[in-house]
Amino acid sequence: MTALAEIRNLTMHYRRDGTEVTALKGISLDVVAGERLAIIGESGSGKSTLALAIARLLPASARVEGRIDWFLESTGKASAKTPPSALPGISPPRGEIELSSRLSPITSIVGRAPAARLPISPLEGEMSGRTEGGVTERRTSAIGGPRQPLPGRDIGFVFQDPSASLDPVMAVGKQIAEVARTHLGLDWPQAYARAKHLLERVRLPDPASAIRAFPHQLSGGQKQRVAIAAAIAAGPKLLIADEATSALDTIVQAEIVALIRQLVIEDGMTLLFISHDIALAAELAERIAVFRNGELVEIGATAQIVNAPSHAYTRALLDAHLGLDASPLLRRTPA
Ligand SMILES: Nc1ncnc2c1ncn2[C@@H]1O[C@H](COP(=O)(O)OP(=O)(O)OP(=O)(O)O)[C@@H](O)[C@H]1O
Ligand code: NI
Repeated sequence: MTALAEIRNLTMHYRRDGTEVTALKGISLDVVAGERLAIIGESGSGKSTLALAIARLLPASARVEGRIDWFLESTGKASAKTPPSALPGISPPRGEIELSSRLSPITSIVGRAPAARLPISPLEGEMSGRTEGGVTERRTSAIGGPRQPLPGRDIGFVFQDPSASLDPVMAVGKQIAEVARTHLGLDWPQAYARAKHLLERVRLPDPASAIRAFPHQLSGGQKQRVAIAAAIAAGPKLLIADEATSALDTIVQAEIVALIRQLVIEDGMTLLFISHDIALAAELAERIAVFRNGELVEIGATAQIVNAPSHAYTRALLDAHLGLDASPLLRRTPA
């Protein structure tokens, strides 16, 4: 198992009305390359904050401690297709630092050689005992080594409300093509060809005409398919779906979950699936992390979390769900 990202002792505070809200408390977990990892927990438990921290999209006022180490190959799928001119006129190392300071105070330290990536557990032990008297590592600049992820190129993001992530006055084909153009350095005809192919892959009916459709001409589920196409247009390593199906009715929800699973497997992506719905998470994920009040309550293989949770809170989540709709969970229970 190779880590795509190692999150260590991540603590995150928002400032609101002069007071600080601690949204994440000392989170340490690995996102394993190629896995489907679900983050579950009730409203306000810090799920979205974790996703934003990983994608480095936190508001500038957010205060971050801890670190996220990335293990992206410098000659990955997306970057291999990316001529230097497609990057915004800067070399990747400078881009990393600029991006970090512009989008969020979190900067990650990536200095270990690829060969040093595998043995993660000794480091974890070392880190957990290392408080360093509250020393904040967030000001440390990225220092050499593999590159930092670029949102849009290395990380695709799908949110709950597709209307919020789609431009209402731009044809959906152009919105997808623009992602491919920006991050893959394609010209417009190439980018449109890719957009059309992506609309086929997300199974939008009649992709040839859908490419010219505007978001308001599509249903909620169709808009979410477009948002997914845009999110994967640059061939990201990591797809983050934050309550991506929560606004959809049950049947469409199941279709979108199946679509996400298929695309993730076909493209060899890593998936971070954020949901308050443990049954939905269990349908899709290989591992589940349970959050509560900004803390990681437990993390484990889906079958273990669902069938033999070690924490009372997880059991309560399961019980609450069993009362509502037991079938998806019961299907997973071994006979
Ligand atoms: N921009 C913000 N400014 C101030 N506080 C925030 C901000 N965003 C989130 N919070 C607070 O941080 C905590 C964690 O919120 P977060 O959105 O990460 O939870 P969540 O698990 O994603 O919840 P939900 O299921 O409702 O989406 C909450 O207490 C929330 O009120
Ligand atoms: Ni959220």
